[in-house]
Amino acid sequence: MAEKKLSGAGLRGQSAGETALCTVGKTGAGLTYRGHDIKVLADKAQFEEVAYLLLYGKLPNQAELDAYKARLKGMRKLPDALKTVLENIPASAHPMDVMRTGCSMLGNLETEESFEQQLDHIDRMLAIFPGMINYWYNFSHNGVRVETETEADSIAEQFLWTLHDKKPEPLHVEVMHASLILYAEHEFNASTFTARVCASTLSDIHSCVTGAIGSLRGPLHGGANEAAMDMIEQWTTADEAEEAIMGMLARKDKIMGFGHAIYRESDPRNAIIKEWSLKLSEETGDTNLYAVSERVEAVMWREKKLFCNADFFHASAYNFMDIPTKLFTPIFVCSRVAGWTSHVMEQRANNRIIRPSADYTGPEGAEWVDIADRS
Ligand SMILES: CC(=O)SCCNC(=O)CCNC(=O)[C@H](O)C(C)(C)COP(=O)(O)OP(=O)(O)OC[C@H]1O[C@@H](n2cnc3c(N)ncnc32)[C@H](O)[C@@H]1OP(=O)(O)O
Ligand SMILES: O=C([O-])CC(=O)C(=O)O
Repeated sequence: MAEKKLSGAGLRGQSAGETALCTVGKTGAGLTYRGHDIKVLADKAQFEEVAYLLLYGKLPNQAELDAYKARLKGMRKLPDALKTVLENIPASAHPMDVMRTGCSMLGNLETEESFEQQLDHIDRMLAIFPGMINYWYNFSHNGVRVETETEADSIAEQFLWTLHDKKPEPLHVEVMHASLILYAEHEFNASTFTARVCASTLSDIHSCVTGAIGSLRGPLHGGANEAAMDMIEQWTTADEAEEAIMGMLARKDKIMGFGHAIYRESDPRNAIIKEWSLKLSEETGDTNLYAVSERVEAVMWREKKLFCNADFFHASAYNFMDIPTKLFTPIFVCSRVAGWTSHVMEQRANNRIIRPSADYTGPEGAEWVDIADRS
């Protein structure tokens, strides 16, 4: 993969620290977690293996994986006080705001008192987040108090099970494992950097994750998967999509799900989720959403040399699994919490408060004017 010229605003191209967790856009694999190629992980691993790799530093053996999954399974119960908070959030709220509030409330109920407890709190967040968002979703939208202590074998299955209140199809669970793995970690992206900045003040783990959720919410970052869905579902044929995209490009609109701050020619996660999207499209008998998505991809490359990032084909893939669009970005949270918290631990292990400088552009020597004399 060619190097992208990285300079200019947005701290682009400047190293803001060291990490042993991830490489993004390096020649060769393009994306690795602790040295493991994302393609291999997405093909062979379960999400829990990847979370363990990031958090505990190595791939688990079978006994370790079994024990880890059992531990997470035992941590799914929502505290009553959290349920009460969730039940008071209206259906009109954005689910990312629900995630933010839910995470923050958890921090009130189960406060991290010492960094020695960090892994317990991290595992708890991994275990509880899927049920937490779906408890709110089902209560606010359907009046149903969904059971979060399910028999689901994994976080992937738990998300779909608590959303639809039934055991999901094995194919969908497989897709969710791959999706959660693809989203788990991405070096110093905006939300992870938020978490690290917060961690650098020696703040608690729930504050770090709550801040990161807020950063991920925006459409230039994690929110792009639902923005992409809102866009592609408007079009019923590939030709219609092409015409609309040409118009958007002429108006210099941003096309959500395309481009990347670091990658230049492709995002290695795209080919993987695109393949799953195709499989799901065939499984569901879809005749337009996948074709529309492929055409948008082709037009964007032809016209602008812009490529799909991780978010674009996630939109159709999630849609094929009957996941409501507004829950797309919360799924990203359920996954990226592994990456964020690995970075928090890394920051804490070798900390100096993150405090860059700014180039001042304001006035010099401003004079005091008494309030009565101000215009
Ligand atoms: C999981 C993730 O978070 S992946 C990112 C998800 N975000 C999106 O999909 C939102 C759409 N994409 C974007 O807004 C951008 O590509 C970002 C935010 C991801 C990266 O931003 P930058 O690093 O500033 O982009 P970059 O420097 O490559 O932009 C180069 C040019 O391409 C344009 N461009 C970049 N992406 C897009 C896009 N999706 N649609 C239209 N034009 C674009 C830029 O406006 C810029 O044009 P200019 O030079 O005339 O100003
Ligand atoms: O790295 C970035 O800037 C955004 C991204 O793709 C991610 O966080 O997965």
